[in-house]
Amino acid sequence: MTTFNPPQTLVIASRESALAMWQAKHIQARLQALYPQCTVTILGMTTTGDQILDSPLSRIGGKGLFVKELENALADGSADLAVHSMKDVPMHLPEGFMMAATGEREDPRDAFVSNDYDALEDLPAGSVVGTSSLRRQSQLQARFPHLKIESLRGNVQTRLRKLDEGQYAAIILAAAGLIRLELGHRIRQSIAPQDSIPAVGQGALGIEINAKRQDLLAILAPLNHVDTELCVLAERGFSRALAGSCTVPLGAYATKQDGMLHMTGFVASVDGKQMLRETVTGSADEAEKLGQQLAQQLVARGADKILAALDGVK
Ligand SMILES: NCc1[nH]cc(CCC(=O)O)c1CC(=O)O
Repeated sequence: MTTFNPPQTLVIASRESALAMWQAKHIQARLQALYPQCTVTILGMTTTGDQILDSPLSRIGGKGLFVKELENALADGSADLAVHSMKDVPMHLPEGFMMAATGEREDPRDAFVSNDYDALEDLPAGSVVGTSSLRRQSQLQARFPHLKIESLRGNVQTRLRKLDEGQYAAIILAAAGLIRLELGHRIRQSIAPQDSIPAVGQGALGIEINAKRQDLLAILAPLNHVDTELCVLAERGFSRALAGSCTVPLGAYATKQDGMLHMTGFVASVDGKQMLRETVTGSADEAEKLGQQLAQQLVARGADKILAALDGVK
């Protein structure tokens, strides 16, 4: 089978939130099963993104905040790999780091969670919906301009607690996080991807390494889920072409069938009044290019103007 010697130890760097730890433990168990002689441990770390909870991510600088400390551990050798939600991985990794594998995607949808209502459609005018994602906000406001969106940050448990305390009629969060934490029963409605186009990479896990550690590529290869990898490559190609991050209302979702990728992407104003959407289909061999093509289709219709106008309102 394997023609190389796995190392004696592998250290996984992870954020300390329950979801991050679930993901790290999942990868730990997979590695431990693949390499029973190797000792696989988890190094838990708090990131800046976990500490600053009172500002929307779009104000404090976005995704990089959740991965930088983990990258420091990869750089100084205190960890061999870092496990991330792909959604939190910046579009451009800093020099010296690389993604080594993409884990199979969990449910990619956004989830509607409420104690009083079964579905978004049931919310009366003026209801307060909690989300800090501009992507969710713009798509919600486009469909339901009568709802009021208020900021909601914190880890999954914190967000559920804030809902339960009565500050919101409902909240929207990723189905994947709830399912992984065995909180899937809190989902009242899974929102179809065409109604709330997911974040680039939503539901997928990413494994990052120090680029100097090419020895790890073969060791981590069995964790890669090729179909997920290709879909996420296409989605990230789209976001990168639009200079996207979680600080802009955009999203893209790709699926793969018979070697072909089908992808839908959108760019919107925060209030959802301007909303551009396109779909594209093409060979999975050119995943990233397909994402770029989708971005170009949107730019041809004025997406760059929507994005430029955002700088004033964020
Ligand atoms: N932004 C935080 C974050 N990063 C990944 C997930 C969910 C799990 C995933 O998408 O893989 C979440 C929580 C959420 O958006 O509700």
